[in-house]
Amino acid sequence: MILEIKDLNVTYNSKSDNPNAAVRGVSFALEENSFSGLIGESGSGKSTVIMTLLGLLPRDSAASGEILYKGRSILGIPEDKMASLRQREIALIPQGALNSFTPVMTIGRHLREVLELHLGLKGEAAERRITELLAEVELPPEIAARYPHELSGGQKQRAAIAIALSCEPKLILADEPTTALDVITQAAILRLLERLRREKNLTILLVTHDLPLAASVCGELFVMKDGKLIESGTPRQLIDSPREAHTRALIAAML
Ligand SMILES: Nc1ncnc2c1ncn2[C@@H]1O[C@H](COP(=O)(O)OP(=O)(O)OP(=O)(O)O)[C@@H](O)[C@H]1O
Repeated sequence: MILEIKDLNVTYNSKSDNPNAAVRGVSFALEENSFSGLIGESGSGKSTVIMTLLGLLPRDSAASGEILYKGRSILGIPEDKMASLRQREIALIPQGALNSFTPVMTIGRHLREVLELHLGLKGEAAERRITELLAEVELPPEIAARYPHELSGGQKQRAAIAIALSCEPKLILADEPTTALDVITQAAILRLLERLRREKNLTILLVTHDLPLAASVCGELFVMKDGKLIESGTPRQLIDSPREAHTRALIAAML
């Protein structure tokens, strides 16, 4: 297992009069090189799980339980250690990546800044790596000279994936990476992630409210509701014999 989450509890505003227990007793594990889906409606706690994994919870929140990355406990480790893990091991494709580019910076400059900041790459070496990264996400090298508004939604999402890949992570957390894209582009982005998983030996956790979408690419699905993990299994198991009414409702969207 590359990642094991055991009995995770996360509470926002933990010291206030109205704490919000956003994640309650969640346990699941990811096998190395797997493509899994964390599914649930809006507010079910999916983003909270991944923000906890990345050590990016707000200060006034409290988390308990255990998170093991490659067997090492990472919940609550010091920020400098977590920051290096975020750069080198676990990468996030953030929700709303399509809008996360600075409008006045070309895609090449975005990539250049990330490569210099995290890897100390500059000049020719950085330019070579940018061309390589763009090719990995099936974008032509000319894209580097373009501004975000000069890219289609699908191209922007590919550029966001290139940024996530820049430090050669092992685990990718993809938070709603295809929302706001048309279905054909959605499918192309998922195919790209799947190819990258195979070729680069990545582990991918797809976070989405869209069970049919996740079922089309994931080997295993974890279904959350109201902060709890209510069901897990292969897409076939969940579709053929869902145990929970909520899972059935999510599946109904497929028909
Ligand atoms: N920074 C925060 N401070 C306080 N409460 C928060 C914060 N972020 C999320 N919450 C609350 O935690 C609960 C879970 O939210 P979360 O964003 O994890 O759900 P989600 O399943 O990822 O939803 P979505 O698909 O809409 O992103 C919700 O009740 C939400 O209002």
